[in-house]
Amino acid sequence: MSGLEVVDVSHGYGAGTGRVEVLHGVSLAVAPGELVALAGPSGSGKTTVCHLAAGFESPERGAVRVDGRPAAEIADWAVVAVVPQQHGLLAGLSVEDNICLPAHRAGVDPAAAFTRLAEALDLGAFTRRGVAETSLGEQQRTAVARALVLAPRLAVLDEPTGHQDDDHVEQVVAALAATARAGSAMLVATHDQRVWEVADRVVRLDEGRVVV
Ligand SMILES: Nc1ncnc2c1ncn2[C@@H]1O[C@H](COP(=O)(O)OP(=O)(O)OP(=O)(O)O)[C@@H](O)[C@H]1O
Repeated sequence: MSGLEVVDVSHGYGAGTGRVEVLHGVSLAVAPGELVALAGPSGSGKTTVCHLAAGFESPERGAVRVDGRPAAEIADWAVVAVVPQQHGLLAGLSVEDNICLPAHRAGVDPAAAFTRLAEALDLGAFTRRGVAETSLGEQQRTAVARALVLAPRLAVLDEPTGHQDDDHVEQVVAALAATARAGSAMLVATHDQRVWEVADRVVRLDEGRVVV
Protein backbone atom coordinates (compact mmCIF):
# COMPACT_ATOMS: atom_id res chain seq x y z
CA MET A 1 0.00 0.00 0.00
CA SER A 2 1.15 3.57 -0.67
CA GLY A 3 1.46 6.12 2.11
CA LEU A 4 1.82 5.35 5.81
CA GLU A 5 0.56 2.17 7.44
CA VAL A 6 0.76 1.64 11.20
CA VAL A 7 -0.47 -1.89 11.87
CA ASP A 8 -1.31 -3.15 15.35
CA VAL A 9 1.69 -1.44 16.94
CA SER A 10 2.59 -1.85 20.59
CA HIS A 11 5.61 -0.02 21.88
CA GLY A 12 7.24 1.06 25.10
CA TYR A 13 10.47 2.19 26.67
CA GLY A 14 12.86 0.74 29.21
CA ALA A 15 12.92 -2.59 31.00
CA GLY A 16 12.09 -4.15 34.35
CA THR A 17 10.53 -1.88 36.96
CA GLY A 18 11.34 1.21 34.83
CA ARG A 19 9.36 -0.15 31.90
CA VAL A 20 6.75 2.22 30.36
CA GLU A 21 4.15 0.77 27.99
CA VAL A 22 3.19 3.61 25.62
CA LEU A 23 1.26 2.26 22.62
CA HIS A 24 -1.23 -0.63 22.73
CA GLY A 25 -2.27 -2.12 19.38
CA VAL A 26 -2.33 1.17 17.45
CA SER A 27 -3.40 0.99 13.81
CA LEU A 28 -3.80 3.92 11.44
CA ALA A 29 -3.14 4.75 7.81
CA VAL A 30 -2.44 7.92 5.85
CA ALA A 31 -2.95 7.71 2.10
CA PRO A 32 -1.11 9.85 -0.46
CA GLY A 33 -2.83 13.23 -0.67
CA GLU A 34 -4.37 12.87 2.78
CA LEU A 35 -3.74 15.07 5.83
CA VAL A 36 -4.37 13.22 9.07
CA ALA A 37 -4.20 15.03 12.40
CA LEU A 38 -3.10 13.00 15.40
CA ALA A 39 -4.75 14.37 18.53
CA GLY A 40 -4.82 13.36 22.17
CA PRO A 41 -3.86 14.48 25.65
CA SER A 42 -0.28 15.08 26.70
CA GLY A 43 1.44 11.73 27.17
CA SER A 44 -1.05 9.80 25.03
CA GLY A 45 1.67 8.67 22.61
CA LYS A 46 1.53 11.14 19.69
CA THR A 47 5.27 11.80 19.59
CA THR A 48 5.96 8.08 19.89
CA VAL A 49 3.79 7.42 16.81
CA CYS A 50 5.64 10.24 14.99
CA HIS A 51 9.03 8.74 15.88
CA LEU A 52 7.95 5.33 14.56
CA ALA A 53 6.49 6.82 11.36
CA ALA A 54 9.69 8.84 10.89
CA GLY A 55 11.70 5.64 11.26
CA PHE A 56 13.66 6.94 14.27
CA GLU A 57 12.98 3.58 15.89
CA SER A 58 11.27 0.26 15.06
CA PRO A 59 8.07 -0.84 16.78
CA GLU A 60 8.44 -3.58 19.38
CA ARG A 61 5.31 -5.24 18.01
CA GLY A 62 3.39 -4.67 14.79
CA ALA A 63 4.57 -2.91 11.65
CA VAL A 64 5.15 0.66 10.45
CA ARG A 65 5.52 0.94 6.69
CA VAL A 66 5.88 3.79 4.20
CA ASP A 67 5.03 2.88 0.63
CA GLY A 68 5.25 -0.76 1.71
CA ARG A 69 8.75 -0.53 3.24
CA PRO A 70 9.62 -0.59 6.96
CA ALA A 71 9.89 3.07 8.00
CA ALA A 72 13.08 2.46 9.98
CA GLU A 73 14.87 1.34 6.80
CA ILE A 74 14.16 4.61 4.98
CA ALA A 75 16.77 7.37 5.14
CA ASP A 76 15.59 9.46 2.21
CA TRP A 77 13.86 12.80 2.83
CA ALA A 78 12.14 12.58 -0.53
CA VAL A 79 10.29 9.60 0.96
CA VAL A 80 9.90 10.56 4.65
CA ALA A 81 10.57 14.07 5.94
CA VAL A 82 10.12 15.13 9.54
CA VAL A 83 9.52 18.14 11.75
CA PRO A 84 10.56 16.89 15.19
CA GLN A 85 9.12 18.61 18.27
CA GLN A 86 12.53 20.26 18.90
CA HIS A 87 12.87 21.10 15.16
CA GLY A 88 16.29 19.44 14.70
CA LEU A 89 17.81 22.31 12.71
CA LEU A 90 21.57 22.60 12.19
CA ALA A 91 22.59 25.62 14.28
CA GLY A 92 25.70 26.37 12.21
CA LEU A 93 23.74 26.81 8.98
CA SER A 94 21.58 29.64 7.69
CA VAL A 95 17.81 29.39 7.37
CA GLU A 96 18.19 28.91 3.61
CA ASP A 97 20.87 26.22 3.93
CA ASN A 98 18.77 24.30 6.45
CA ILE A 99 15.73 24.39 4.17
CA CYS A 100 17.72 23.38 1.10
CA LEU A 101 19.80 20.67 2.78
CA PRO A 102 17.54 17.72 1.85
CA ALA A 103 17.47 18.89 -1.78
CA HIS A 104 21.24 19.36 -1.93
CA ARG A 105 21.77 15.89 -0.46
CA ALA A 106 19.36 14.45 -3.06
CA GLY A 107 21.11 16.28 -5.91
CA VAL A 108 17.97 18.30 -6.67
CA ASP A 109 17.89 22.05 -7.42
CA PRO A 110 15.81 23.53 -4.57
CA ALA A 111 15.51 27.07 -6.02
CA ALA A 112 11.84 27.03 -7.05
CA ALA A 113 10.58 25.17 -3.98
CA PHE A 114 12.73 27.29 -1.66
CA THR A 115 11.41 30.57 -3.10
CA ARG A 116 7.82 29.34 -2.89
CA LEU A 117 8.12 28.07 0.70
CA ALA A 118 10.10 31.10 1.96
CA GLU A 119 7.28 33.31 0.72
CA ALA A 120 4.45 31.05 1.90
CA LEU A 121 5.95 30.75 5.39
CA ASP A 122 7.10 34.38 5.74
CA LEU A 123 10.80 33.53 5.95
CA GLY A 124 12.03 35.86 3.20
CA ALA A 125 13.47 38.62 5.42
CA PHE A 126 16.09 36.45 7.13
CA THR A 127 16.93 33.48 4.93
CA ARG A 128 20.67 34.34 5.06
CA ARG A 129 20.73 34.58 8.85
CA GLY A 130 22.03 31.70 11.00
CA VAL A 131 19.11 29.81 12.52
CA ALA A 132 20.57 30.45 15.99
CA GLU A 133 19.81 34.15 15.40
CA THR A 134 16.12 33.58 14.65
CA SER A 135 13.11 33.25 16.93
CA LEU A 136 11.63 29.92 17.96
CA GLY A 137 8.62 30.51 15.70
CA GLU A 138 10.92 31.31 12.77
CA GLN A 139 12.92 28.17 13.49
CA GLN A 140 9.73 26.12 13.52
CA ARG A 141 8.66 27.52 10.13
CA THR A 142 12.18 26.83 8.83
CA ALA A 143 11.80 23.20 9.92
CA VAL A 144 8.41 23.01 8.18
CA ALA A 145 9.90 24.42 4.96
CA ARG A 146 12.78 21.92 5.15
CA ALA A 147 10.30 19.04 5.52
CA LEU A 148 8.28 20.19 2.50
CA VAL A 149 11.09 21.22 0.15
CA LEU A 150 11.22 17.84 -1.60
CA ALA A 151 7.43 17.31 -1.54
CA PRO A 152 8.02 14.01 0.30
CA ARG A 153 5.88 10.90 -0.05
CA LEU A 154 5.18 11.23 3.70
CA ALA A 155 5.71 14.24 5.97
CA VAL A 156 5.57 13.70 9.74
CA LEU A 157 5.13 16.90 11.73
CA ASP A 158 5.09 17.00 15.53
CA GLU A 159 3.24 20.11 16.80
CA PRO A 160 4.26 22.29 13.83
CA THR A 161 2.18 25.31 14.96
CA GLY A 162 3.16 25.31 18.64
CA HIS A 163 5.28 28.47 18.46
CA GLN A 164 3.21 30.47 15.95
CA ASP A 165 0.91 33.46 16.30
CA ASP A 166 -2.49 33.36 14.56
CA ASP A 167 -1.30 34.74 11.19
CA HIS A 168 1.61 32.35 11.02
CA VAL A 169 -0.56 29.39 12.07
CA GLU A 170 -2.68 30.19 9.03
CA GLN A 171 0.40 30.14 6.81
CA VAL A 172 1.69 26.85 8.20
CA VAL A 173 -1.75 25.24 7.89
CA ALA A 174 -2.07 26.47 4.28
CA ALA A 175 1.37 25.08 3.40
CA LEU A 176 0.50 21.69 4.90
CA ALA A 177 -2.85 21.54 3.11
CA ALA A 178 -1.25 22.53 -0.22
CA THR A 179 1.41 19.85 0.15
CA ALA A 180 -1.27 17.23 0.82
CA ARG A 181 -3.27 18.42 -2.20
CA ALA A 182 -0.14 17.97 -4.31
CA GLY A 183 -0.04 14.29 -3.29
CA SER A 184 2.01 13.91 -0.10
CA ALA A 185 0.70 11.89 2.82
CA MET A 186 0.76 14.13 5.91
CA LEU A 187 0.69 13.02 9.55
CA VAL A 188 0.43 15.99 11.92
CA ALA A 189 0.50 15.50 15.69
CA THR A 190 -1.24 18.54 17.11
CA HIS A 191 -3.43 20.05 19.80
CA ASP A 192 -4.29 22.86 17.39
CA GLN A 193 -7.93 22.91 16.33
CA ARG A 194 -7.02 25.01 13.26
CA VAL A 195 -5.08 22.01 11.94
CA TRP A 196 -7.95 19.64 12.80
CA GLU A 197 -10.27 21.86 10.73
CA VAL A 198 -8.29 21.36 7.51
CA ALA A 199 -7.49 17.70 8.18
CA ASP A 200 -9.21 14.97 6.18
CA ARG A 201 -9.42 12.97 9.41
CA VAL A 202 -8.55 13.39 13.06
CA VAL A 203 -7.21 10.26 14.76
CA ARG A 204 -7.40 10.51 18.53
CA LEU A 205 -5.11 8.71 20.94
CA ASP A 206 -5.82 8.21 24.60
CA GLU A 207 -3.38 6.37 26.86
CA GLY A 208 -1.72 4.78 23.83
CA ARG A 209 -4.91 3.55 22.16
CA VAL A 210 -6.83 4.91 19.17
CA VAL A 211 -10.26 6.11 20.34
CA VAL A 212 -13.28 7.10 18.26
N1 LIG B 1 12.34 7.62 26.00
C1 LIG B 1 11.34 7.44 26.84
N2 LIG B 1 11.50 6.69 27.97
C2 LIG B 1 10.48 6.48 28.84
N3 LIG B 1 9.23 6.96 28.65
C3 LIG B 1 9.02 7.70 27.57
C4 LIG B 1 10.04 7.99 26.60
N4 LIG B 1 9.49 8.76 25.63
C5 LIG B 1 8.21 8.95 25.98
N5 LIG B 1 7.92 8.33 27.13
C6 LIG B 1 6.61 8.27 27.80
O1 LIG B 1 5.67 7.80 26.85
C7 LIG B 1 4.41 8.44 27.02
C8 LIG B 1 3.97 9.03 25.67
O2 LIG B 1 4.87 10.09 25.33
P1 LIG B 1 4.70 10.90 23.98
O3 LIG B 1 5.80 11.91 23.95
O4 LIG B 1 4.59 9.97 22.84
O5 LIG B 1 3.28 11.62 24.24
P2 LIG B 1 2.58 12.84 23.48
O6 LIG B 1 1.16 12.46 23.28
O7 LIG B 1 3.37 13.22 22.29
O8 LIG B 1 2.67 13.98 24.58
P3 LIG B 1 2.78 15.61 24.42
O9 LIG B 1 1.46 16.09 23.84
O10 LIG B 1 2.99 16.06 25.85
O11 LIG B 1 3.98 15.91 23.54
C9 LIG B 1 4.59 9.47 28.13
O12 LIG B 1 4.08 8.92 29.32
C10 LIG B 1 6.10 9.64 28.21
O13 LIG B 1 6.49 10.00 29.52
